[in-house]
Amino acid sequence: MASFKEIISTLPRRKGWTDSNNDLFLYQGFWCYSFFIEGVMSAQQNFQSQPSDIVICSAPKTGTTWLKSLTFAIVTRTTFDDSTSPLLANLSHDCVPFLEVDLAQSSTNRDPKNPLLATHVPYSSLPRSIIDSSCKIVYICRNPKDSFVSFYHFIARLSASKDMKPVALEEAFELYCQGVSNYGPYWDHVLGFWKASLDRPDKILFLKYEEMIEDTILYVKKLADFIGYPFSSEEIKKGSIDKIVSMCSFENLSNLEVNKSGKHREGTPGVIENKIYFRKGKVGDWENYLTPEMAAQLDSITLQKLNGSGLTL
Ligand SMILES: Nc1ncnc2c1ncn2[C@@H]1O[C@H](COP(=O)(O)OS(=O)(=O)O)[C@@H](OP(=O)(O)O)[C@H]1O
Repeated sequence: MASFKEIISTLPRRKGWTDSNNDLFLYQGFWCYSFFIEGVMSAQQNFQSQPSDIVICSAPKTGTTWLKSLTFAIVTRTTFDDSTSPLLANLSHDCVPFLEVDLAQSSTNRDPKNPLLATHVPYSSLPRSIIDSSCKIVYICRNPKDSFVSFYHFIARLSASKDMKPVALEEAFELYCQGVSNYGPYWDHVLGFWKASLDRPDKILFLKYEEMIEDTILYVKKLADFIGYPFSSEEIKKGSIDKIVSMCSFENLSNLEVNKSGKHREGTPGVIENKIYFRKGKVGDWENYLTPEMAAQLDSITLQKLNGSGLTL
């Protein structure tokens, strides 16, 4: 049987967002770096979901780090509080295993007390057992203009720490518009989960970054209800939701020592500084980077792609 590497070498490929030899490959309709595709293939073969699992799904740069923190804080709130939480000493990516990296080989090396896992895999490529089991999926999406700008800065900051050069913003923008971004096309990613959430509202909670920024308390409550960890009225009276919201706020997390000077290993290409997961955490920062023409181009792609879906971004 052909190895994963052999299969990947036959896939369509495009230059990635840096000058280094790091192509994106088209696997099952989405673009991805080869390291992650190997993990996805392996997880598709090996991963066995449990009914108690809570799977945090997202395209990159849409609020994953934040959603992982909030969900972890909700699930662990009877064990830890806002002065003892592991989130104060660890990046949330190190509190929630990443399917295509940490769980790709086997689903048995999990902490039985932690029902959370996360993935960037599109809905249609998730391991079958995640779709078929009664586990819950929580998905977050974000406006494509902010998501692109966030992505570009992440690659630029990652490149700076690794002696690579990012492509120019205009070139990355063209690739993004063509759908060529890690786990892209972005719109297909969002639509996959959107349609599935309409078909299976009890299984998939569909969240928007902008709405969560607008009313975080409301969405933390909804999230807790959905994943089966509802806040009691006693907890609400004691301000438990507010404490989680402020512990997981951009201001708090980005100022923790671990997130200012710590490092995190996402597998490839090696160590990543935690601080690059925190940039501004704002809605509408695209205005500072995109020309009106670029913004109009992305808006028009978004309108066209989402046409008839009932979803707006
Ligand atoms: N706590 C909190 N609250 C609000 N926003 C936050 C938070 N933590 C990270 N961020 C912002 O999320 C953006 C990074 O996206 P992801 O976390 O999805 O990145 S990743 O896919 O996990 O690599 C990136 O957005 P930009 O600032 O626009 O680049 C981060 O700053």
